[in-house]
Amino acid sequence: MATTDQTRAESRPFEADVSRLLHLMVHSVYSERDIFLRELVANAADACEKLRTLALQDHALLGNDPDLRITIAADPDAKTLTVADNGIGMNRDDLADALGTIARSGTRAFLDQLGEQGDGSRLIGQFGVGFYSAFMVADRVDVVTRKAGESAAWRWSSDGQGSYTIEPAGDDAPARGTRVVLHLNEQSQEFAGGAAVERIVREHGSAVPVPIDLVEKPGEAPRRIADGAAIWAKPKSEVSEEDYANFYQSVSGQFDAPALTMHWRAEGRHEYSVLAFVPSTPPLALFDPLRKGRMKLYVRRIFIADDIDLLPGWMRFVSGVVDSADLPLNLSRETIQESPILGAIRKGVANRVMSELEKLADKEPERYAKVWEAFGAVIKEGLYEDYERRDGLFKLARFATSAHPEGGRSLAQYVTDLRPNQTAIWYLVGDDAARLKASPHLEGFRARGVEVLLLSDPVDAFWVQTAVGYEGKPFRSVTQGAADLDAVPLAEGAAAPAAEPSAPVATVLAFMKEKLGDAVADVRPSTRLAESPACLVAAEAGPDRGLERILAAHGRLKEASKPVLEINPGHALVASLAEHFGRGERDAVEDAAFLLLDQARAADGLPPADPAGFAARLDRVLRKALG
Ligand SMILES: Nc1ncnc2c1ncn2[C@@H]1O[C@H](COP(=O)(O)OP(=O)(O)OP(=O)(O)O)[C@@H](O)[C@H]1O
Repeated sequence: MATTDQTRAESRPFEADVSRLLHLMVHSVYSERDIFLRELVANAADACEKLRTLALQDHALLGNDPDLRITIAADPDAKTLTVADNGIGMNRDDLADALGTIARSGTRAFLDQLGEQGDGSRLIGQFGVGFYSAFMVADRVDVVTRKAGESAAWRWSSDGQGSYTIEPAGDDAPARGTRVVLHLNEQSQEFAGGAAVERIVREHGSAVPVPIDLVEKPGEAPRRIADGAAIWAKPKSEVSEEDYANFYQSVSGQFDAPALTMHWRAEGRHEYSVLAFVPSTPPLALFDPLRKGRMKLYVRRIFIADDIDLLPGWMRFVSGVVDSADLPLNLSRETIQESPILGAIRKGVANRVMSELEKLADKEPERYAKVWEAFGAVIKEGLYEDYERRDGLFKLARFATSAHPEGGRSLAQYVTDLRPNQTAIWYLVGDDAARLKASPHLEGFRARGVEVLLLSDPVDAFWVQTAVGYEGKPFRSVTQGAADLDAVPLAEGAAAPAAEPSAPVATVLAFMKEKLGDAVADVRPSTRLAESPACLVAAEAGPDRGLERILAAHGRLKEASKPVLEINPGHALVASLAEHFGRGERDAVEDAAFLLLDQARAADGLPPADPAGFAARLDRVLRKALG
């Protein structure tokens, strides 16, 4: 580890991930090279905001230069572009930590994706390997910096080829803050001109809360090209769609347009402004449990933190800013987290986001459908975790069902279309949407016109277990216990399922149960099947089978409970088995019993329980059938 009293120049290798990233940056062609400037401006703005926050405790840090700003200077002759700030700056250790490593979760996965994609500009912006994107346009980058309150200044320099140097900086170092000098490569000379810089700042950087000055040529006076006014503090009427879109891109790191923009000011007991967005495409690593939220907390325009939980976990796709007028500025992060004011803000913001989503669902169902498509799987986590908002979430949820496999059904629609005597909301859980649609479990429900929710997101198996019901109707799994469908009248044209099994069928079922032994809890006649001969269900008190499989996949299930094999007593195959059994062909019926069990497992997406036994039985049956 370097220490600040080292004064000699030192060359160090980049961490392996950084080298790999730089290699990709230098050797791939990225269409959106402009983002390098957005990233450098964002870093400079962060540095200014960090200093502004520290200066609240220690005003001396601002010295005689209290106006925080970013200065971008072009030099067409020297072919350089410089981004400077008078923010917090870095000392030697900071430099080595910040500009030699990538301290972010998911880096490896990101690099793999980046390597596979022809054009990874969008990924880069989202992942926030910000600084390193400078090497898309520069063949050497110098960072000269002095930390606020310290006397030493440092120069970091690299050509992006595997190592960097750090040495004490000369007299030209900034009095405070950081200067990043890009020595532009052959293909990037346009960025040494003021026009290109101004265009990019307008497109990507105009919303940063620090003013930006441009120096077009050495010796020219700086000209202000962005005012640094906080967009969220402006009245709605003064903000254009374009401003919103730019700001959205800068807070979310995304390149799409927001699907929903929410801008309001809360007054009353607590005063705060919120500008928040729902993206139109899912952000990278949405399901990464370590993913940082994208909501920034400000107090009276001063940046406080971007990693405080301002929204419930299931709203983690929302990005934006909350600016409180009431939180004291001098609180530590821990005290802020626990402050009752923040508690009230959290609740207010989450409720408002929720009601905005409800409004969109009501008024503009097509736009809402897109939001659901992108984030439904995350929103459903709320059904499990966010008990307080569960009723509202039931209004937001949309489902694929047996009657509407294309999706988009609300629970309100489901209960409006309940069949006579239908007392439950039926569902089928699994991990594969296509298989759910084709499941034999649905046959008896179809015959009676009963709609079944098809739940194929991992979180589904969890919330259905804890949800009491919707409008007085409990949720019930079609794979659990005996489906009491008898009271629901048959749909028009549907054949009546076999009533009681005949005596020979009952006898063969008893034989099958004896032979299947430990593999099943029971073998019994079914009323839920129409076309298929058999299916597996959970015993009456047993857990849902889909849930069991998901728990097993996460290593959270010690022992699976035994399933019940349900047999369709009206099926021709079953009738024929009864006949063969009557003729004493016990071995053939035993083979059939095991094959039916494996067939039912296959319909649930499971492999045969005993592959060798399965192969031997299938072989015997095929030989016999083929003579
Ligand atoms: N102008 C600057 N002033 C002070 N520190 C800086 C500056 N630029 C970069 N840094 C430091 O370098 C680190 C790495 O920057 P980089 O842009 O690669 O990622 P990041 O800013 O941390 O991530 P994100 O882009 O997601 O916010 C920053 O966290 C910061 O500590």
